[in-house]
Amino acid sequence: MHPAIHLIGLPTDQNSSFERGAAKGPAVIRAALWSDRGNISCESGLEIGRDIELVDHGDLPLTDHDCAADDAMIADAIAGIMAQGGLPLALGGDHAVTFPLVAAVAAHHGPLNILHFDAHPDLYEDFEGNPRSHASPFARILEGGHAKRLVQLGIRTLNRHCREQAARFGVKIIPMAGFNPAQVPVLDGPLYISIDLDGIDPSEAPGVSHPEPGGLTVREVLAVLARQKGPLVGADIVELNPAHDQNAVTATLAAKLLKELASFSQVNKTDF
Ligand SMILES: NC(=[NH2+])NCCC[C@H](N)C(=O)O
Ligand SMILES: [Mn+2]
Ligand SMILES: [Mn+2]
Repeated sequence: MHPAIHLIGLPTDQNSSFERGAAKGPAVIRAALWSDRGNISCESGLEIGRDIELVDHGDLPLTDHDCAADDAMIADAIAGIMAQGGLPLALGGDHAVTFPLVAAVAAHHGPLNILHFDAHPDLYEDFEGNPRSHASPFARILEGGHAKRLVQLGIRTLNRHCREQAARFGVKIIPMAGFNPAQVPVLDGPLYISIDLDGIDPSEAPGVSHPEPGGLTVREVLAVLARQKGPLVGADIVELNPAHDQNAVTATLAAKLLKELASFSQVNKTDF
């Protein structure tokens, strides 16, 4: 039996650096998902609702100023989804949400294989004095023992500190120079996928707070996803900033990735 996809919105950008705006992401991603401009089919031909069960929990009533309280609320919500045998698919919000998300999924499945798409490694010990910064979630995840393996791709802003952090934690970073989807390891389960939309090139994903030229194409992201073995036990799509979007193309991309993650979780995957 394939798991139902449990959608949950996390409208928070309290841990964003440089600028806020990602808290508005969940609402516009849902609007794009159900817009008549498109339809609800995946590239596999599966359709959300007809072939793939989708349970939408709406947005969590996060405080967006009390990080500890919000982390606890996220942990409780994910534990509830896991208890039902569901597959949590979270909509950010900034990337700080991935720490409590991964910790809650790992509490159920044990340490995870994580595939992380991003322009940024998000491995800072702390950023601007904030250890829960959206630039630090993977340092917290690795310190907490929640990952068996972390593979990062799309990374193109790696500074000395984050290179040292990656070496410290044994993170595999696939270089963007000469990138080919076949270079990305095939991960088995329990697999968690985290997509920061700024990992995709700004020409295809302008609606982000930290656009970085020279990113992944959408087609490359889908090619990497198709190669993965799984099973998928959780995922998130984060860092959409609607203030910078153009014709809702980034929101539409987030909705497309939501559908393709849902499809991936159902197609020829062993139960988890
Ligand atoms: N995950 C992020 N968006 N990090 C924000 C970038 C932090 C800092 N400006 C850098 O380029 O390293
Ligand atoms: Mn990023
Ligand atoms: Mn990120």
